[in-house]
Parts: sequence; structure tokens; C-alpha cells
Amino acid sequence: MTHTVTGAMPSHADPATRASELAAENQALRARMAYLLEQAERNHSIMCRHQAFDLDIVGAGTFPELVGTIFRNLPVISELESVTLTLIDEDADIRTVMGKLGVVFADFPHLIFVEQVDELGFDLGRRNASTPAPKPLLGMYDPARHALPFPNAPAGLQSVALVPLMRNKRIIGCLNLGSVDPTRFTPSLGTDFIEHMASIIAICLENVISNEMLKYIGLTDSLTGVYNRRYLDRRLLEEIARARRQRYPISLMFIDIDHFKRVNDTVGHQGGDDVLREVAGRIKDELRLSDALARFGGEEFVVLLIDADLDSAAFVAERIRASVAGTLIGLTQEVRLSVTVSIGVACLDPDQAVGEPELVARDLLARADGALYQAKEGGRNRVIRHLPA
Ligand SMILES: Nc1nc2c(ncn2[C@@H]2O[C@H](COP(=O)(O)OP(=O)(O)OP(=O)(O)O)[C@@H](O)[C@H]2O)c(=O)[nH]1
Repeated sequence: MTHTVTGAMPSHADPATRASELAAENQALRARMAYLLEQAERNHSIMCRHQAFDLDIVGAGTFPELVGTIFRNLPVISELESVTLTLIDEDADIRTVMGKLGVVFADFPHLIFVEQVDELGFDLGRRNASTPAPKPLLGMYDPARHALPFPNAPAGLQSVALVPLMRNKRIIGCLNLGSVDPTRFTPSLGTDFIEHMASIIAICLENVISNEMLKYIGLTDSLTGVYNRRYLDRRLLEEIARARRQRYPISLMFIDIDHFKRVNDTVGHQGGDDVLREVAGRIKDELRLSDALARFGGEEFVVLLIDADLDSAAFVAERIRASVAGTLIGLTQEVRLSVTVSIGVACLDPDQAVGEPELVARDLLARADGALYQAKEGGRNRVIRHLPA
């Protein structure tokens, strides 16, 4: 929209003509003012929406909360038809950890992972510490060229901006913006605003990913990759509360590798570690996703089974026992070991789970541990249930 305003030219016309000229000039100035005001208000509103967005993403505490906020809010506040995010995840660490923390990637169809930075499509040349960050790529949407950043492109997509996400001179991914307006992203457009937005998103992503990684490390056993005791203690309290509310039983297994000292003595500590990893894997293979497996320390594992009574827990325990005992564990081509486990199982009946959750948890653990002791005493390589009195 353009407005032309008549300049204040001296007029030699008669007073009536002069008055009507001034009135027209005045009206044009008012229209111009109204237009500028409208623009200022619009810009102010965009600024406010972006500030609110920045606060939302800075406040996101988890990875799904952050990417969810970006995909939900950015298209609305920026009036875009498509917003996607590509993250570089060389060794699939982000996907592995987020998956273990319960992130369901199917919930985020606009989240794309690539292994290598050159898959993002920027002209990177030879980069070193002083090379400036690559500039955003703006231009017409090309279905073939933009298939990776826009896997589910909305109908009528016309122009796109691929904005690198930088952290400490390193490209961590790309923010992909798409519009049905062909003039929205043209190569000549200034990119300061979208670069600023991408820099905030990059900081938030890095923070949240580091936090999730730390959370994961704090809750898992570094040797076997299964949960650790701290996680299980916490989860057990939550599950006791939920089982009481929803009135279903939960069961707990104590699993201990038999004569593990002998294993260490025979194949050394490294070999013993390999056996621990293999046993953890075999236990895991027999469990449902909702069950939790933790290494409790040494050669002892605990499994928490949700919505499982004593019979079904003992059935799973028997499968685990058979799986460990059934196939030799191969440490090298030559060294193959026969390993067995003893398992104690106890169940928490929601009707009897009264009292402080900490005491209920301690009692359940003690009952399963007591059953394990009986399994050891009874000759090992067996499952013993703790029968309610
Ligand atoms: N390789 C390895 N060994 C461990 C680890 N943690 C504990 N151990 C060993 O596990 C063995 C446990 O031995 P014990 O508690 O005597 O029990 P056991 O030999 O398994 O005998 P039973 O449980 O009675 O069948 C000890 O030798 C520990 O040194 C570990 O992280 N790696």
C-alpha cells in the first residue's frame, strides 16, 4: 500500500480553493497517520507474540515440551503454513535417550533427524573456527529439493526459509519455515529476525537436550544401560500410589546371578561385566514396555511389573530363568559360559497396600528378597514366590 501526500506548496488560488486544498491535504495526512499507526500496532502485536513465544520456549523443561511448543505456536504467531525442525543426531544418542525417557516420536511428525551436517543442504565449504555461520536459505519451495525438511508439505507451499541452528559455531540442526505466500521468503529478504529467532531456539534445544541427557545418566546404570536403583526406588513409590488408585496388582522380582563370584574368577572382571550386560539384555527381552528393569547393585536386578498378579509375575520370572539358563553366554569364540539366575517374586495386592508408600515399598522389596533367599537356599536356578500369609 502506498500513499502520496501533497507537499505544503504555496498556493495562489482563491481562499475557497485554498481551503479545499488544505482539507484534502489534511485528509491525506490523516490517512497516512492511520496507516502508520496500524502498521505500528501490527508490529507491536507480532513483537509481543514473539516475546511470549520466547518465554514459552525458554521455560520448556523437557524435550517434548520444547518441540511441542515450537510446532504448536510458531506457525500461529508467524502466520506460516509449515514449521519443521531438523536435528543432527550423528550416533542416534538424542533418539536413544529421548526414547528411553518415554518420548514418542510419532507425536512429532515435523521433527526430522539426520546423521550428517551436509544433509541439511547448506553450502559449508571448508569450515574452521573463524568461518561465519552459514546464512539462511530463502526461496521458492521445490518439492524435490525440499523433500527432507518438508516431508509432509502442506498443499500450496510456495516459499521456504531454511535457517541454521548454531551453538558455539557448530550447526546443531535447522529450523524450516514454509509459507503459501510466494513473496514471504525471497532471497533478497533481510534475515536478522529469523536468525535471532533461530538462535533462541538453538539455545533452548541445547539446554533441554543436555538436561535430558543428565537426567538419563542419573537414572541409568552405565554398565548395562538399564535403570539404576535410584530410578526404581522412585518409580516404585509412584506405581504403588497408582496401583492403589486404579486398583490393580503390581509385582516385584529380585533376580540374582548364581555363583557370580566364580564367573569373575573364571573369566575375569571384564568377562563378568559382559555376562552382566548379556543377562540384563535377556531379562529385558522377556518384559513388556510398561515393566521396569533396574540393576540394584552388583549382580542383582529388580523388575517391577505393572498390573501383574503373583501368578503372571512368576510366569514371566520362569521365562527369564529359562532364557538365561537355556543358552550359553559366549564371551569370545572359545569361551562360552553356563550362567543361571535365582529369582524371588512378590506381589502387592491393591486391597492390602495400606500405610505409608515408603513402608509398603520396603515390605514388597523385603518379601521378594526373602523369596530370592529361599531360591538360593533351595539350590539356585529357580523361581520362588512369596506366598501371602
Ligand atoms: N564383573 C563384575 N562383578 C561384580 C560387579 N559388582 C559385583 N560383582 C561381583 O559379584 C560377586 C558377587 O558375589 P557373591 O555376593 O558372593 O555371590 P555369588 O558368587 O553370586 O553367589 P550366590 O549369589 O550365592 O549364588 C562378587 O565377586 C563381586 O565382586 C560388577 O559390576 N562387575
